[in-house]
Amino acid sequence: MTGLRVDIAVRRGEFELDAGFEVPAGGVLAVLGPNGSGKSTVLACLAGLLRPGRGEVVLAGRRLTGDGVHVPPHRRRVGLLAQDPLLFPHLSVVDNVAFAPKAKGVPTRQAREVAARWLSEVDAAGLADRKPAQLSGGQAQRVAIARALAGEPDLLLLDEPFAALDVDAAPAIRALLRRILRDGDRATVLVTHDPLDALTLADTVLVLSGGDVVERGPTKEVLSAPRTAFTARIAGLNLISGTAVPEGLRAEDGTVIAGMLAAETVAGQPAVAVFAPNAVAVYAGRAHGSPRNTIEAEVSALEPHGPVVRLRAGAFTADLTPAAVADLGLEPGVVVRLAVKATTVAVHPAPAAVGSAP
Ligand SMILES: Nc1ncnc2c1ncn2[C@@H]1O[C@H](COP(=O)(O)OP(=O)(O)OP(=O)(O)O)[C@@H](O)[C@H]1O
Repeated sequence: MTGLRVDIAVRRGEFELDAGFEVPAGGVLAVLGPNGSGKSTVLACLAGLLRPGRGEVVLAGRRLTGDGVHVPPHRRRVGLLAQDPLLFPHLSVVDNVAFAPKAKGVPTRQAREVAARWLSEVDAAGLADRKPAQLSGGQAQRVAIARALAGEPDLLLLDEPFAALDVDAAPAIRALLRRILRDGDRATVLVTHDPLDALTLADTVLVLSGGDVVERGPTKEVLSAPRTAFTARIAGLNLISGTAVPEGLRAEDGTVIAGMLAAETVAGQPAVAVFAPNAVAVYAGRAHGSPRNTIEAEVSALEPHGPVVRLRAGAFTADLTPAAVADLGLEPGVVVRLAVKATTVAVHPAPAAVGSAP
């Protein structure tokens, strides 16, 4: 079989992880979960840094763990991209990237050619002769991506790849990964706290809680119909699926939601419009005509949410101040208009759904 098959149990002190999943070749699985739920433990088992007490890890038909086998990290054909780029400070950028093919025995000159190819793939060809200290955070992360891929891994592990980047650098790296992760037969496992990463990069998600798998399935399904409090919280986003159009998204019911098309969103292709509850303005009463980006819905619930009140109406959530709830006389059953500014709506390509793991 190609791709990755995992069924492992591991104990760390009081903590026990028990997880099974598959990632097909070319597929991307996002692993989500609260702090201490076992995400890093999963990555450590896949990377070969931790030996599970029971179970197996099979990658591209090779048994890495199980039946008395435990292949060491450097022979697994697994690439790791951590939060921090972790480049070798004394090596130039091109030699950092050439390190992986050289470690596999490729002669220096050819390894540099492979490195140059990957640097241009990540739009960093111009940085080849620099030292890591001369790179910005975003540039260093591009180089780290090239280095992780230059070893031609069968499995790429991404550990919160945007966490250490500033907000300006993250979108470009996200777009780069979107482009690169689909190529080839490599399987990818992404650990993230950010539902947007899962929505834009992963076909399927796995949610861990206390070492157990509590949800799994196609990303959009899991995040749009959360079954656990954690998933509901991380998915505390409004999400409308439909088809990308030049001005935003045409929802399945035909309504057009004006929004900002994220990089690589192609009109006519399946897409999702995502916006936060605090980007929604709520007005009492029914709409007159059909004003732009206004949706009419009946309030189904009002719940305290930190300092604000989270209103649920139809498929949407909005955050209001308690004073606004009182002013507008909001209560379950009341019909309201929800308006969302086009500049706060991000339209992303919908990840292609692959079948859920067993
Ligand atoms: N070396 C260790 N020895 C004993 N227990 C450990 C060790 N490393 C982690 N643990 C425990 O294993 C559990 C899972 O930790 P893990 O780091 O996998 O969680 P995580 O989901 O990655 O968390 P975070 O989001 O905070 O990184 C935690 O209860 C943690 O305390």
